[in-house]
Amino acid sequence: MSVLVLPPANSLAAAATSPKNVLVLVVFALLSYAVVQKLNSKRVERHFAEKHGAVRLESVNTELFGLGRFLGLSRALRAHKLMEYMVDEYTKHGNTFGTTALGKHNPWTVEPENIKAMLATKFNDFGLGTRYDAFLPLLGQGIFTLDNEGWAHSRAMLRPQFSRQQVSDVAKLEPHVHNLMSRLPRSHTESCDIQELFFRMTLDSATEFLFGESVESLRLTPESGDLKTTAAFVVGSDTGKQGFTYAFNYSQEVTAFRAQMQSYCWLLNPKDFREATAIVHKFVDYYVSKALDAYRDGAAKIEEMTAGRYVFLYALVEVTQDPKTLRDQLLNILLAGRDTTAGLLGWTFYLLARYPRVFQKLRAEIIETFGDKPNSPGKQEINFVSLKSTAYLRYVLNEVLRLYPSVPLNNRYAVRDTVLPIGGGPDRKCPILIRKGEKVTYSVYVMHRRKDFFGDDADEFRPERWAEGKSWTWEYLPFNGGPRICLGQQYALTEAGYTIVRLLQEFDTLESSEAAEPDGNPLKRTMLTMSKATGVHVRLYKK
Ligand code: HEM
Repeated sequence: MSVLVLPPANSLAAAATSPKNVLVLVVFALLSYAVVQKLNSKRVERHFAEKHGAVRLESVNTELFGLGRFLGLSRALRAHKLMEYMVDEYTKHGNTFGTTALGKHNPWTVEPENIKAMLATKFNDFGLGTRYDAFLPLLGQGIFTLDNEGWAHSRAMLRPQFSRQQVSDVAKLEPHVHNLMSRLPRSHTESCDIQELFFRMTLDSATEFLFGESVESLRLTPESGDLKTTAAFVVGSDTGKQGFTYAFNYSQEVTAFRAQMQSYCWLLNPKDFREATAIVHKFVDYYVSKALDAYRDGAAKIEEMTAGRYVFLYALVEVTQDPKTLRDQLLNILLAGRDTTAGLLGWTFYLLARYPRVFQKLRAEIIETFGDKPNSPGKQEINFVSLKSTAYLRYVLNEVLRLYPSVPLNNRYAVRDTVLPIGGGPDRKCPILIRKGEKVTYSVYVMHRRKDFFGDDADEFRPERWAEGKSWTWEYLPFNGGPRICLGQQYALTEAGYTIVRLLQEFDTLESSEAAEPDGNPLKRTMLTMSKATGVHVRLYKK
């Protein structure tokens, strides 16, 4: 009979804590974890292959952690060539492919069927991922950043505020268009950056629509004071408006960088960003508390405060009286609606200046329909309905959003293991397996230029293609689709249409004052939205 002789307890403890043994244990634990993960992955892959015929996408890049690809993307972004980089990628690898970036598997797709699945038919399998954290300091909790019940509640609350009646009042746009016109040099020798003016105009009109009072940033000039000086910030005064204009632009810029850092966004939270968001919040809270006071005083006070106009905040205060909810939702809408519409207008004037034929055809239609000034006798009034039925104007807007969609690149994160319908296997027709936590990136910029959908001239600006009886559904997606489709689509198209009509009534000549790009591709600033990186410099005048 053998006798088990145990070593003394203190020598066992010493062995377990010796550095060499700890290292062995850690390596063993890590290896075991990796093996279990691998086995589990294989099991899931087998299950999805048997049940759905789904395959896993191989990564097109195999370097360690996908570092090379990450650096390539960052370089392209900094050089304002991200879109060209992506077009090249899709040309090389096909319409759906796998990538590795910073050690994570990240499928990319420009297949309408896959996008439709993420945004609509498999809506519940996908979420916004890190967007919430990136936007939290500025936007709090609102429609643009929440998922699940929080989003559904926001959407149900806000949707009625975007009915046709609310967004169709074009009269309130006229003062902002007027302010914009007063900033134009109106001469055949002087040019201006009209894109910059559109950014100001959309901030002015959006603040009026949302808060009932415009920040009138188009009136601000360097002489009105240093916008960065926040010491003089007094809400409700001109300095308050200036301070807000600067603080909102700045905090939005930092937020866009945070969004690009994804799960590392917490690393970017500098003091001046925190101060800027505090100013933005203080500014909005001022209007929120005015609206809440009016609500408590009753309907007559609200009528007095809004002068009978539709003001988003005063309508929303009837639905919720929680000041934080009101602030967050207003800021979510301001962020979603301002740069997108400015981008659309900027790209429209960029293209019209390069295509005199289109400019003249559009102007002829506008003068024929509306005359050469508002309320021209015998002509139509400029309103929601007449703008919508002005055919060539509609084609131009569709075509600008096709070539330069305001949101060119987007993504969704899988919240469970799931399947997208197409892109796998040797013929790229098999369903693909997407694992929980993976980010699927999709680019409507690239999809809108697919020749198999839009023809061999897909890269050309040709508004007439919209009159040729073809119809596109998930192939054309400037406003997204499915339950999260843009709420402000009609608002944006009305504002853009009205501004174009008024400017073309006023001016008969539009010229670009920049040299044409040698490769035909303007540099694009691609943050949350896409604008022209060097501005849109034009001469706009009457001969
Ligand atoms: C040309 C102008 C515009 C374009 C191209 C555009 C495009 C988009 C896109 C692509 C999304 C989806 C984002 C995502 O889910 O990842 C979106 C969402 C949204 N947009 Fe717009 N937008 C424009 C103007 C506006 C305006 C003017 C407003 C409001 C006044 C607005 C309000 C919203 C809101 C609230 C959402 C979030 C909807 C939700 O998640 O349920 N947008 N927009």
